[in-house]
Amino acid sequence: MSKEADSGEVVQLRGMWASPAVHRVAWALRLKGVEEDLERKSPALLELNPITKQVPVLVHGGRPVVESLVILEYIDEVWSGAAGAPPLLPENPYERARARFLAAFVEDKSREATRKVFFAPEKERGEGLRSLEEILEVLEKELKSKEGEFFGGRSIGYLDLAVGWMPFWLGVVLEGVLDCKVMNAIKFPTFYLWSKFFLQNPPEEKWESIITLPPREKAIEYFIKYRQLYSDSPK
Ligand SMILES: N[C@@H](CCC(=O)N[C@@H](CS)C(=O)NCC(=O)O)C(=O)O
Repeated sequence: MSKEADSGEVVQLRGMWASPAVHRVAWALRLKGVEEDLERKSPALLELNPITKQVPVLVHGGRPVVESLVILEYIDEVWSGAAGAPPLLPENPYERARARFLAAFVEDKSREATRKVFFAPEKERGEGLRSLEEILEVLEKELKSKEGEFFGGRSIGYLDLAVGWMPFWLGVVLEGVLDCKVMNAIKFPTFYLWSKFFLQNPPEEKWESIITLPPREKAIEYFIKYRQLYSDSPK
């Protein structure tokens, strides 16, 4: 454990249960064996994150860290030797740059495309769906070039955590809410296999307590309401 973890500085994760960006951070903390106090209601969110006003916010020793991908890097640096966990980012600078680039690329492009599909009438979903397929194509190729079953090689790394929301949340918002399928085992076999490993990781004990997910039906209900609420002014 790092000094910070030993010194007992409180780690709090401000978030909400349905948010993929919040789960991404919770997964990273658990991989590092860091105990967090998941604070669901966040009355002080504006004070903690006055710039984007979004969750997740990681509060470590009273200081807020924002933006989930930035938080992953912070966790990796602060708890570098924690719980015997391997580093999240690759050690090789080139590989590190590539993981950062792909995480940022997928994050930007997939958020926009998912939103487009989610709020569009059925006949106008084509463009967004094509963008999502292009992203899955990029990830499929990247995984094929790897030695192990993960983007991080033999263990889960930064890029796995960055794109780890896709199997569950695309399933919920596109299949569950819209009845529209994107994750395709025939078109993207390597990515499909990766998603099974990521969510279930069979050889690893207690995996379900690390890569936790909200209940699927509850999430579908939440996003149906979300869609009704924001369909006039998508967030
Ligand atoms: N880029 C941000 C996105 C976070 C984000 O979209 N948070 C959503 C929940 S998933 C949120 O706080 N929404 C409330 C709002 O935008 O007011 C990150 O990765 O941390």
